[in-house]
Amino acid sequence: MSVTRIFLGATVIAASLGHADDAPKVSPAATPAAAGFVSIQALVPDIRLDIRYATSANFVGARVDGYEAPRCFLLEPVAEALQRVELALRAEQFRLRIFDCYRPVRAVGHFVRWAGDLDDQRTKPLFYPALDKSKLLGDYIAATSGHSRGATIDLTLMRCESSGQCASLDMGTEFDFFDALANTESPEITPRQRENRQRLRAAMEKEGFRNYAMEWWHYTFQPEPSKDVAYDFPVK
Ligand SMILES: C[C@@H](N)C(=O)N[C@H](C)C(=O)O
Ligand SMILES: [Zn+2]
Repeated sequence: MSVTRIFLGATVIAASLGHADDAPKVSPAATPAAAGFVSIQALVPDIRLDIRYATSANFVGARVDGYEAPRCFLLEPVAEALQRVELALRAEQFRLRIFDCYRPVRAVGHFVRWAGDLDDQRTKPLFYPALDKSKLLGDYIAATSGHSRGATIDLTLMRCESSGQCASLDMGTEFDFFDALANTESPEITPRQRENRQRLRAAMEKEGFRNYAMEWWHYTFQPEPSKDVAYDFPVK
């Protein structure tokens, strides 16, 4: 079933997230199929997934609400574009390593609650050593995230040997390191790290993904197929 037909058939309800004038409509779809999403593994069974929010190895320090399994769902045309990126990279001995895809609205709510709890500083040394926690919401963690609209992905690149062994490229920071060093064009990174970020950006742009300048790992497919509707079905 096409995404357009699903939207026409779906009733959408307003959610009170973010600012009143940009509150997203949240689809009542309860499953990926009902929302027009597919698992990237249906298109590329052996793609490398490292879905951090389904584990406690993330900036919250706990499994995030709405992530019941380490899976990657995207709107179908977005997943197809990502499949093309992966296949082109494989021809050059590179592969993607995916950290996050569709993010349920309830997961974003968990991030917002965590960001507001300034007493909890447990993950500061690893994820935001130089930033005050009160500054994370906005530039580094969105209160209304594009991830919930099914066209945004967090990912990096790996270089692979003919043996099949792959190693992540040095991007200058780890995923979700909230710091100016993570800004894609940071002047503080080495030439090799810049080259690695550019390689990822070139591969993604070729298939219609645009980088978010604050975070080298964050890409959104353009034009967004579901620009005005967010989703909240669980990842499982
Ligand atoms: C939290 C981080 N991985 C991310 O995706 N940040 C952007 C700004 C977002 O939350 O949409
Ligand atoms: Zn992201």
